[in-house]
Amino acid sequence: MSREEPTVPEQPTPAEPVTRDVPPLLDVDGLSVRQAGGGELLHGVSFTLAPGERLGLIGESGSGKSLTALAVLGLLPAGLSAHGSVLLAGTQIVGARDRRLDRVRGRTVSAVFQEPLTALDPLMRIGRQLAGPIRRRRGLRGGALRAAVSTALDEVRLSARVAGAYPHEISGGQRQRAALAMALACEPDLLIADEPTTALDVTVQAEVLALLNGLVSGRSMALLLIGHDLAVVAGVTDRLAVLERGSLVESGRAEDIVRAPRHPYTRALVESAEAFEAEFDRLAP
Ligand SMILES: Nc1ncnc2c1ncn2[C@@H]1O[C@H](COP(=O)(O)OP(=O)(O)OP(=O)(O)O)[C@@H](O)[C@H]1O
Repeated sequence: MSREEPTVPEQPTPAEPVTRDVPPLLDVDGLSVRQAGGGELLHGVSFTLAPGERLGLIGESGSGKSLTALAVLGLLPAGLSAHGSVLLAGTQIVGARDRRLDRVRGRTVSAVFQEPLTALDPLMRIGRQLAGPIRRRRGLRGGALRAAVSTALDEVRLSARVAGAYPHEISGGQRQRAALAMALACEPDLLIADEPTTALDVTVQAEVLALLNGLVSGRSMALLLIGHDLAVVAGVTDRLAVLERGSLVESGRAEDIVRAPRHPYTRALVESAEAFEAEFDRLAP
């Protein structure tokens, strides 16, 4: 939804961020993503995120959630270009060169993705991988660095033994915890989590999500949580933004959207989440 031209005219102004008097940490304004051939995949998306706020970005597969995240990180794949404005802690990401992006990534913002192996080096033990960002961010060495690695593992409920393991030697849930520890080791102001639990077993999903929730709120870190499951995302976020085929169709307080969705697409997402819950209750012993 562009600020000049709301897609849903009857909709009231979307809920304001929780914190009104501080500038947004992330200000996405009229963000479009285009293919080299000219086709547009994301159409003028706008939203803001205040420091410490949690925003859920939801929508079906292919609605543009990951492209939004990648554009915010300045990580769009070759052949795709971003247009509009993405201000992250005052730095313009659209059109920025790598040097400027390097200053922002891993300091202001870091990310976890659906597949933790993308973030982990298969040839390096977990402890060494974790030590890299901690050393860079906090300047620790030797025993102090080893202690900080242990603490970082402990925070994501991994035993110190995991430090000596290679990524293929631990489970998918443990790998996602390790990837989360790496993202948090940078002490970013904003964590972007793109479907962080989708590839995990249902029971492990709940554990990792609860962990993510606790760690983000404990650090007053802002969170952009991307997912297709409205019930899951709404449970962890203050506000929701709903994407449909590359356009933002609704945004507001998570509880308001779940209770009274305005846009037909959002209504369908809420109804399908409710139908799933009802089926789950019916099947549960
Ligand atoms: N590199 C690319 N080149 C061309 N089209 C792309 C590229 N990456 C994504 N797309 C297209 O852009 C649209 C949005 O993709 P995106 O990955 O953002 O969706 P998504 O909402 O994250 O979906 P999912 O939940 O399946 O990850 C889709 O139609 C997808 O096919």
